[in-house]
Amino acid sequence: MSHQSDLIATDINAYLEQHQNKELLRFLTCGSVDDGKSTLIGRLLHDSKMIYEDQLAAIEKDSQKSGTTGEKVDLALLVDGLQAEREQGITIDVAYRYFSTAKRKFIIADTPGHEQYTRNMATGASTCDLAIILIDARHGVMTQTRRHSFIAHLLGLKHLIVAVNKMDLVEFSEQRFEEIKADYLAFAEQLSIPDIQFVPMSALEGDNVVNASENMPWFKGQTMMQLLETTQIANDESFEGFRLPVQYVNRPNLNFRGFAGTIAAGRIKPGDKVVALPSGQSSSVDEIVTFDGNLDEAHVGQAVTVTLNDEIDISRGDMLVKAGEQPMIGQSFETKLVWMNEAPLVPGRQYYFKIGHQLCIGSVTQINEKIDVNTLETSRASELELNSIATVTIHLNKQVVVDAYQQNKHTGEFIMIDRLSNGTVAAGMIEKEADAADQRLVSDQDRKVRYQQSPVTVVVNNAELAVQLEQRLFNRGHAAVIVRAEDALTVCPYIEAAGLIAIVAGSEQKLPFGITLNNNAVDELLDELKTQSILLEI
Ligand SMILES: Nc1nc2c(ncn2[C@@H]2O[C@H](COP(=O)(O)OP(=O)(O)OP(=O)(O)O)[C@@H](O)[C@H]2O)c(=O)[nH]1
Repeated sequence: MSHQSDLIATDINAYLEQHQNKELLRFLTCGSVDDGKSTLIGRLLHDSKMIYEDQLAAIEKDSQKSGTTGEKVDLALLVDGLQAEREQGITIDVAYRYFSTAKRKFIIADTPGHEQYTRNMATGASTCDLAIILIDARHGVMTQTRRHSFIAHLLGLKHLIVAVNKMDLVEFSEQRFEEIKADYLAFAEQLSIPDIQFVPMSALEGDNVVNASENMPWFKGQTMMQLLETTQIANDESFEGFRLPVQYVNRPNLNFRGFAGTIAAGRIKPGDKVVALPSGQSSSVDEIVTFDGNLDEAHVGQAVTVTLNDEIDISRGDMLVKAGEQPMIGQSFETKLVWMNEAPLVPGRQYYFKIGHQLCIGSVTQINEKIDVNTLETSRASELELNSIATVTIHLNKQVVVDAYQQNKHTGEFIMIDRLSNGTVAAGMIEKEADAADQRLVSDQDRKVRYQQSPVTVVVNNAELAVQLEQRLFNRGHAAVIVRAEDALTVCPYIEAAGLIAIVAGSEQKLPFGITLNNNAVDELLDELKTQSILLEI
C-alpha cells in the first residue's frame, strides 16, 4: 500500500497504539443510480493513498475492459467488486468498506440507490454517524434525494454532507451549486437535521474530494475528506439519563454478582443510586468492574460490569437506570416502522419483537399512517408492503423498558422477527407510549380489511375491558378486532360480509349475529369461546 505511516518502520507498537485510539466514523453514501457513489468511494481511497499497487494495476486493466470512463481509470470498479454487480451495472447490497487516514478510522456503508432497496439503506444507516447524500449537478434534487434524506433523518443521523457531484459536467458553475443548495435547504426544513454541509465536487476528476479544487476557486468550504475527518461526533451520544441494558448476569461464585452490558447513555459512579427496571427495585452502585480494572466513573459506549450494594433481582434484558431518570415502561407504543419483508405486514399477526436485549411477542395493532418516502405525504393504509415506512401502534405481551428513538437510538430501536422463518421483517423506532384507551379502537378505514383477517370481533363499551380481552385472546392465539359499542351497528355489514363472529361484551348493543354475553367477565368469555370453538374456525 502506498499510504504508510513512518511509525510502522520505526515503532510498530506506537503505530498500533495510535491507530487503536483513532476515532471511528461510520458513514453511509446514498444517491440515485449513477450519481457517483462508487466513484466517490474509489476516489477517497485512491487520493488518500489507500489502494494497494496491485489493486490499482488490476482496475487500470479492468477500466479498459468494462469501465465507463473512457481513458480515465474507473475508480468505481474498485468498489463495485462483485461480479454480479458489474454485469448488471448496479450495486445490489450494503457493502461495508474500511479505511483510515492519519486522523480517523472509517467504515463506509455503500447502499444501492433504487427505491426497492429502501430497506438496505435503512439497514446501512442504522449504525452510521453521518450520511453523504450525492446529487448529480445536472439533475439537482431528485425524488431519491428526498427519500434518502428522510430515511437518514428517520434513523436519527445528526450529520449530512450533501455532495453536489459531477460539477465538471456543469462547467463548475457556482450558480448551479447555489441553486441546488437552496432547493435542498428548502426541502430539508421539514426534517430537523442539526448539521448539513454542502460540497461541490467531481468524484471522477477528484475536485474537492480529498484535494481542494482548482476549478472551483469560488468554493471556500472544506473538501469531502476534511469534513469526514473533522465532523464532531463525540458528543452525539447522550451523556444524560444513565441506561445500562443488562446483557449478562455474571455470577462466577457466591461472592460476586455483577450486571454486564454496554452503557447506552449517561454516566455512572460508585455510590450512585440506581433502579432496576421493570421491577423498580432500587440499590446503589458498589463497583464498576472492567477487564482493565475498576473504574471511578463509566460513561456511554463503555462495556462494564456493575455490582450493587443490595441483593436485588435482575436478569438479562432488564435495565439499570439512575433514580429519577426513568425511561418509558409499557406494553403499547407508537412507533415508526420500516417494513422489510416481501410478504406484507398483517396487523394483528404475532411476531417476535427484539428490543435491545429484551425479547417478547407482540403485534402491530394498527397502522396509523403510511408515509410516502418520496413526497413525505401521509395516507391511511391497511397493510404495508416491502420498503414501506409507516407510523404504527405496537402491542407487546409484556412490559418493556425503552426510550424514544430520537432521544436514544440504543434503547429506542427494535426489530420484528417472523416466528416461523426467524427472518427480520421490520425495523422500528419507538416514538411514545400509545394511548391505552384509544390504541385498540379500529379506525373506519382499517376496519373492513381487519375483519377479513381476524377471526374474532369483540364489541365492548369499556376501554379497560377491551385491553384485557384482546390480551387474553392473543395469548390463546386469536386475533381480535375491538370495536367500540357505539360503532357496532355501523360496522355490522362488514362483519356479516366477512362471515365473522362478533362477541358483544358488556355492550348495550345487540348485534343480530353475535354471541351476546351478559357478563363482563373475561374468563367467562373465554369459556364461551372454548365451547364455541367451531365458530372460531371460520
Ligand atoms: N463526469 C463525471 N462523471 C462521473 C463523476 N462521478 C461519477 N461519474 C460517472 O458516473 C457513472 C456512475 O458512477 P458510479 O460511481 O458507478 O455511480 P453509483 O452511484 O455508484 O451507481 P450504482 O453503483 O449503480 O448505484 C460512471 O460512469 C462514472 O464514471 C463526476 O464527478 N463527473
